[in-house]
Amino acid sequence: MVLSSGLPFDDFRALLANLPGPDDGAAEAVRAREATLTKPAGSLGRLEAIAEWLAAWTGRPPAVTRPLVAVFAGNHGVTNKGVSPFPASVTAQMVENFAAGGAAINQICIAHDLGLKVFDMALDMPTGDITEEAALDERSCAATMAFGMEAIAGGTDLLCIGEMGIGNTTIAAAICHGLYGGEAADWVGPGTGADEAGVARKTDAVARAVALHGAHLKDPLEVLRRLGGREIAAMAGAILAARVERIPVIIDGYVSTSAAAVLHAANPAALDHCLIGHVSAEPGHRRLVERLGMEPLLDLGMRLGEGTGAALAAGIVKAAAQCHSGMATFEQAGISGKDG
Ligand SMILES: Cc1cc2ncn([C@H]3O[C@H](COP(=O)(O)O)[C@@H](O)[C@H]3O)c2cc1C
Ligand SMILES: O=C(O)c1cccnc1
Repeated sequence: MVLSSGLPFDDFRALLANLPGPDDGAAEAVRAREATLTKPAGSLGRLEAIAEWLAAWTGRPPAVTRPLVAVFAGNHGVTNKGVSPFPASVTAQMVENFAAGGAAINQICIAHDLGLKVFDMALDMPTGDITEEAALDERSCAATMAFGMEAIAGGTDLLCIGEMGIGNTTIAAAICHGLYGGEAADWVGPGTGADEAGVARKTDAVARAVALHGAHLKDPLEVLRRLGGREIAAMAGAILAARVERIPVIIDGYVSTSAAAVLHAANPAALDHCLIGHVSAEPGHRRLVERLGMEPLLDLGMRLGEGTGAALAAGIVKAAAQCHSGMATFEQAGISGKDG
């Protein structure tokens, strides 16, 4: 994307107001073929809906040949407020662990045959502490979104969104509280394992951040730049670019869904090309997916991030495409239909 000479967010506002819709013809072709496959009608349940969704958002028959997990990593100034049991240095250490193949996401990618790319977003430059200032200025936020857009360009036909960033469950909670209101406590949970005092510090940080920025939070992109972070902005950009490039997306847990929620607040149709891979055990996530009106594929008590829930769900999406494209029809297999 070439940035125009206007305000940095102008291009994103224009893009969000003019999102491409689904390919109804491709979806209809899936429904027609589905009815001919060697199984009772509807017996593959949600897999059938997933096959149709893949076609609608790619404009092609369902196929997943280059699935990719993109993990964006960023650091957060709010970690100074004691919001995570782990030190911020763990973000960079985990990025090294990803590169060495030692993380959970590496193993799920091996198990499900998914590509993995990790993007280190200026880890030595934590964003502003959201309880005291905006996380990012408009120019850096827009540039980071543009980076996220470029990161996935042309490289995949199924994008799983992941993140790494110590302190970012506080950031996710602040974004949700900023977008949806309620009480700060509604959106805060233990994250990596905060104890009661840690959860109280997180709740206080979220309440203070939203109070500080409150006058500006009607605009979802302002919520993103003031309360978000680099990995959050990059994930929002990647999800948006995928829509434009006709790449279906699987969102992961609380943190990646908070980035998606910003787009949804700007345009309620913005996540129609996305599935939510799983519902995380972080309590705010269930509340958030309900607000979005979306139905996560899996509920396994996971609360890790890194794209792990999305990557697990990618196995299901791959299977849905394979069933649709590979199964024989009743006619091909010489199997009698329902009425003989
Ligand atoms: C070793 C380790 C690996 C991780 N992988 C993902 N996260 C997850 O935990 C962090 C958010 O939780 P909080 O807000 O409590 O800091 C993020 O980095 C997220 O991706 C991890 C966290 C740790 C400690
Ligand atoms: O659901 C998530 O995304 C999550 C939960 C805990 C820690 N990190 C991420």
